[in-house]
Amino acid sequence: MQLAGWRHIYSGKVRDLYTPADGSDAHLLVVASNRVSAFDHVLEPPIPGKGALLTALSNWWFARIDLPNHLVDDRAAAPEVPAEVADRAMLTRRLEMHPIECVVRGALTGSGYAEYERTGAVCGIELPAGLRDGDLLDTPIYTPAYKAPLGEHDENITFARSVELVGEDVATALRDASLRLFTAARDLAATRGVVLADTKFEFGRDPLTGELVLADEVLTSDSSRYWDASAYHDTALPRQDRLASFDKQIVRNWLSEHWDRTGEPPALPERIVAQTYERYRELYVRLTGGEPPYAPVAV
Ligand SMILES: CCOC(=O)Cn1cc(-c2ncnc(N)c2C#N)cn1
Repeated sequence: MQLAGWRHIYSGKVRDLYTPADGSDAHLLVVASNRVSAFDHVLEPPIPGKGALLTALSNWWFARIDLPNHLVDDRAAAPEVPAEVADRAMLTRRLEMHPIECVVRGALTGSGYAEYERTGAVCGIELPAGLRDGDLLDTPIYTPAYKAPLGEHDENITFARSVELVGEDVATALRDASLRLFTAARDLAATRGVVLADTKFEFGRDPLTGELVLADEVLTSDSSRYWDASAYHDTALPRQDRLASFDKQIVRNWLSEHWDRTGEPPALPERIVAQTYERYRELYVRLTGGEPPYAPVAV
């Protein structure tokens, strides 16, 4: 997407990165698209309102986190944010990003559970035997990944490896901040009947001040797994309903019934698009207690 005053430099599955077109390098624009991905595929059509809702959720969490973050408050000194993306863009100060995906797990699932099944540990952290997919851990674990080149899968690493990559002081600061932030967010979500199962933070170094800065998106349902607490604790439910990700379960269930996982997935029907937006909206309302900034035309 062309944005006046900005040059597109990278597209992830669901977000796009821009640098100022004038060649200045103090800022970056992170734009959340309405794209939704599942089973490692970007799906069609986009979900109207998703980008704005997740940007608002990220901003809501940033405002409650007592760490410096990359959001730019003083917009006078920065290139203008184009109106067409204003509700789903983050104007940020450019950081020297640490190449570590700071993943914290309060429950064992996904790639963490797969590694546990193979080795009995995750990122070198030995876990008790007999854990099942989705089990809550007694205490959250920090399971970093090395940020692979853009677009490739990240590689789970041990804390010791993260020390080799970024040094003892930064590795320790990343781990301690990530565990502290996860625990606080998990406890807040629990009061809203939501299980925060895991999340991924990214940090960078401010080249001007040298301080550690929280970057990327925070605690959105793209960077985190959120489950409905009442479903999660209803052990009579089948696993896939207990561990249903708040936002993507409708899409995953529909794809499971309409796609054999070969080739490109079929386009989502309008009713699935509308139901999925409603799930994003329900998560936002549950967590924040407010309405999201955008409601697509009801279909
Ligand atoms: C497509 C989106 O990709 C990413 O968000 C990952 N990423 C973040 C940066 C970054 N780089 C310097 N300064 C920043 N403030 C940021 C941020 N956020 C680069 N890639």
